[in-house]
Amino acid sequence: MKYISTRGNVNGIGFIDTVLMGLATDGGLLVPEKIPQISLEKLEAMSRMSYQEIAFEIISSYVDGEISEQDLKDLIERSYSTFRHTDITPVQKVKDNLYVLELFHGPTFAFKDVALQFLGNLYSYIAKKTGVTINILGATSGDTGASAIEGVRGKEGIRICILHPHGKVSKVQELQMTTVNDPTVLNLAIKGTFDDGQRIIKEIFADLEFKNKYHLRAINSINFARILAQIVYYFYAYFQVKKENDKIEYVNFSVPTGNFGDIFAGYMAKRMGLPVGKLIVATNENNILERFIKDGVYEPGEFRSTYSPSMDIQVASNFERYLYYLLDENSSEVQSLMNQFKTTGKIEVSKEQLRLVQEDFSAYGVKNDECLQTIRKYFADTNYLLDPHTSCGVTAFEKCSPQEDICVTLATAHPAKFNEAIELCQIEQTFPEEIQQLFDKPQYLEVIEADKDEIARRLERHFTSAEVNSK
Ligand SMILES: Cc1ncc(COP(=O)(O)O)c(C=O)c1O
Ligand SMILES: N[C@@H](CCOP(=O)(O)O)C(=O)O
Repeated sequence: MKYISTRGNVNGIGFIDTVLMGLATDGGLLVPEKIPQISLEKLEAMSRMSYQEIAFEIISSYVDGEISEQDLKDLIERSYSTFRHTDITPVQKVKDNLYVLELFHGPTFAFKDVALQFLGNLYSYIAKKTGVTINILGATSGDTGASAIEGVRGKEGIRICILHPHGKVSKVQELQMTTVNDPTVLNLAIKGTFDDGQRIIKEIFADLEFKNKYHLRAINSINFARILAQIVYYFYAYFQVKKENDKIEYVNFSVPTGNFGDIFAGYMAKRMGLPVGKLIVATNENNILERFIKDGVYEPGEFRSTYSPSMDIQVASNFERYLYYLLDENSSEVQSLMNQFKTTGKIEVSKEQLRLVQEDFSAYGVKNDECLQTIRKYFADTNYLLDPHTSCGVTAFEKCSPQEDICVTLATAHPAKFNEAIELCQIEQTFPEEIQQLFDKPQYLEVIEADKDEIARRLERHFTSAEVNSK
């Protein structure tokens, strides 16, 4: 299995180099040359496997022997031993045709842990095997940051810097990231939005001299390993639902969406042969992806702060990966559309391409008040407390999934992370102990302009020393 860039100028690199490269050196995103196919017999066999065994089957088909079977099994075991639920990502039936896939049983109570526990261990493994330096640079709208820090903290030879939008993450998300007192961890609170942070880290990664000098690595879904680990739970969820509904031919998935990473993993699962019906893109009021799926026009709108702040994203990183497949793996067309996006701020696909988009996806953009209404309604009717991101997923399920279909909504975070929204619903929740204890800790962060050069200068200091930051 080799990997190539969506923009065509990186070819034939293996899995470990793909993980280390993160953003492709031509500015594109790395994808496998061929998507591995799972036969019906294999699917049948996998339906009886544990989460970890399914993870091994999927991940090994992309690693393609670059990590020995035993080492990969150990990595997977270690990564999921930190989860609080034995099923890792359990599926709960909420009502007749709606299941919720709980992805929040990892250390930081968000779906990011599923991939970032694995990626943290993978980086540590690669560092030990090859001696390469791992200096991680990431941007977060709240969840990736905490999860990435948790995935690598205390691991030998790894440093990390996370950019988050100052004042635009929930209190618990901020505490999770900034209460880590460790000289190898740097939290930069930028005066701007997540999109500013993501743009700046992409610009820094694109400066190849700087990237190579400081051995910069990615933990965002820019890194294909993130997508890979997220494919696993689509399979696991399908098998759980199929056990209870043996006549079904497919399952729809409703996915709270921001950077298009999680739902892109679902698209990959479908392309691998998983019987997926519709992939429902659930956005909040930052609805660029909803508009694209309905009209075929990809164009950022005005930034809105919502009750689901982790999805307050205008420019969705993984859209480029999807575009690559939509354009029939034609990297020069991807390159020219991405250039066009850079200059005009807009991409428009043809009617025929839009038809293809709508074969796989439907979409709904959830308004702020609808998000709270759904939380209240499901709590009252089913006693299930949705976090505001999952609430967007459930609202989109109601709008887009036909009554006769079974739909799995991805529960991407625990409601305790977003108590601001839960309180507005007049619902009282008890915080898990791991979250409650954060409120007593001091915070370590630096507020900085959303300025690439200033941030790069700060990174130089962090990635060459181990100084402790203080508030
Ligand atoms: C809780 C939560 N839900 C949903 C999303 C959206 O996922 P993606 O960016 O992969 O589309 C995010 C962040 O990205 C998140 O943190
Ligand atoms: N919602 C994310 C945004 C970053 O997305 P990623 O999947 O590319 O890491 C977050 O919580 O940071």
